[in-house]
Amino acid sequence: MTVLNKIPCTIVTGFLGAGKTTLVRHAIAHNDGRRLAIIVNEFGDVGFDGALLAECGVPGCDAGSVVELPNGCICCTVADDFVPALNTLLDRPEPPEHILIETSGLALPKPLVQAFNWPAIRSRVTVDGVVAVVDGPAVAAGAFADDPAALAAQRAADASVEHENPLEEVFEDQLLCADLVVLNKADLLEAGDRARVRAEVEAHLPRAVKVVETAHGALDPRVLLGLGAAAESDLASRPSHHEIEADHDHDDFESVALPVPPAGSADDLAARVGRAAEVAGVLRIKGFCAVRDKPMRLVVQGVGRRVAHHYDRPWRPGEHPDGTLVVIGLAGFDRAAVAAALKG
Ligand SMILES: Nc1nc2c(ncn2[C@@H]2O[C@H](COP(=O)(O)OP(=O)(O)OP(=O)(O)O)[C@@H](O)[C@H]2O)c(=O)[nH]1
Repeated sequence: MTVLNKIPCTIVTGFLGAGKTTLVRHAIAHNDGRRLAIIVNEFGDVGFDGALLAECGVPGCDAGSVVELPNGCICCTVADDFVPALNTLLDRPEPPEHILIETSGLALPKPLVQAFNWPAIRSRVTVDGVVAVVDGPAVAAGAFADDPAALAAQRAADASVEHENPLEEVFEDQLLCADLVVLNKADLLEAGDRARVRAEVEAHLPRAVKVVETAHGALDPRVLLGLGAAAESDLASRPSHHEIEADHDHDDFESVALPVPPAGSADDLAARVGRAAEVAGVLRIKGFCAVRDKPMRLVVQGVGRRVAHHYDRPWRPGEHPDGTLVVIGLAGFDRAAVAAALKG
């Protein structure tokens, strides 16, 4: 079959907790009837974002339109996971009109863009745009900044060291590939920090790329979708730290899924998560939990040291009201300390 029109795909990248799922959900809720499909990738092997999207109650956002790819980074499992998932969507009797791909917060977007040149898919899809979601307050707090003094000390000890801050490297790779930058969490940015954060983001951009500010990912889908970048044909203008590594890995980071028994109250649980978030190297805590005598499921979201929670839906008949939190951090973070903090 000759495919005349390629189906546009938008790659949503951005560091852990920047607001990718929030942006995708907003786009689905405000999409003008276009048939969308969503591919969601998680770093850990417990799916959370996919469940959150599939059950968010927004029309068009259901299990049928959300494909979850947990267990690793999409950029490393392109052949095994991503291409087959994409082909399955394209082979549907009514294929999607636009596909949103939410990468894990640690994924490097360029290998994914490169995959669109694979013979198996290149005649059927195109990368409409790479959208990098940036956590404004995290940039303001210097989370991704290189520390030249620390780097010099590390290089003195080990000449092969290129970067002392793996967060900076991932953050930069995501910006280097972007066709649009969404500077999110503007509601949490001090007025005085706005220009500084924007300047820092722009300093990482290799070419003229639009930067838009948002709160809660509230971006008009007409801005988000339809960029027409054909990014897979424009790889040369998207440099990457990992250009020369045929097979990069993510061993600067690791994740663990910890069971959490029902808590006495949501606030008690949030306080425990807050203490776990203070353990050195912890970057992200997220999952579903149970509160005793509450029939509702509690969504827990920790980004850096900020913890939020809300009840999203009743526990279903037969569902065991128990919790699991996924904790992602720098390799070697103290899992026992995190588990102890969560236990209370
Ligand atoms: N105050 C504020 N909170 C936000 C905003 N955007 C997202 N959040 C919150 O930040 C947390 C993380 O948001 P997500 O959308 O799950 O972030 P993500 O990038 O998908 O996270 P990962 O997939 O784990 O990398 C949630 O608690 C969101 O409600 C925003 O603009 N302002």
